[in-house]
Amino acid sequence: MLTIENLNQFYGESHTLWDLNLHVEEGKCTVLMGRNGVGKTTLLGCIMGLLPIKSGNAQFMGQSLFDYSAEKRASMGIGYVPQGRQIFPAMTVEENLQIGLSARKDNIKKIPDFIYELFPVLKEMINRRGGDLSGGQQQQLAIGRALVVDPKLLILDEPTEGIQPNVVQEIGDIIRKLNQETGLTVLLVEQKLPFARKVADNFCIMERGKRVAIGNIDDLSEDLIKEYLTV
Ligand SMILES: Nc1ncnc2c1ncn2[C@@H]1O[C@H](COP(=O)(O)OP(=O)(O)OP(=O)(O)O)[C@@H](O)[C@H]1O
Repeated sequence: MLTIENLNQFYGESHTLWDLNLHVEEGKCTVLMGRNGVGKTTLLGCIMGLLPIKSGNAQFMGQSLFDYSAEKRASMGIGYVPQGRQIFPAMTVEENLQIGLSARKDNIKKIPDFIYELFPVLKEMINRRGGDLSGGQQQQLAIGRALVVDPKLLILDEPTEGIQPNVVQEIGDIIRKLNQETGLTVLLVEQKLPFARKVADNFCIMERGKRVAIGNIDDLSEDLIKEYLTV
């Protein structure tokens, strides 16, 4: 579904992503792992068109992704839940969700019912300000906003960061459900190993801007964990 080849990215003089390759298989959940600062968020920023790249190719559903603007990439069917959620605190839950609607190709102005079925708490809090929600509720709002576009690929950057354990479990269940029951392809950055093992089919590990290991999540060995993931 998404294939990235030989991606190079710089922040000024600083070479951050090095000839990076990534393959996200259709219908699967792929987890991108690696210690802090290895370039995971930067890679997602390049995929979403939020960061300029130096060189590389990306194919998304048969189209050359890097030729399109960030807005166009969203409407091509990529939903993005950024690190830190980035919801609008002064806007209501409903207004936050409506922002996602602007990227839809079909001009639908109503928030699809399945969003509220998936996240009943958003329905309960529809008129509350985003800033009044708990961290877990804000995360659900950020995922809901990304789903409003009806994406084919959902990208999440550390969805469990700073969230209470019971809500982490709930978010894991929702990602798994979306992936397995609706066939939504998922790419997620995650540091928590148990969570990654629970939701993902495949892993990709990065180290200093390079891809160092890929495989089936069941084959994520203690050696790899020790070498690339433990702090
Ligand atoms: N806007 C920026 N300008 C300059 N350097 C940056 C910028 N953003 C990130 N970096 C640097 O690029 C490298 C990769 O950062 P990135 O945030 O992509 O890593 P990460 O793997 O997502 O880390 P984390 O798990 O902490 O989010 C780091 O060395 C970081 O300091």
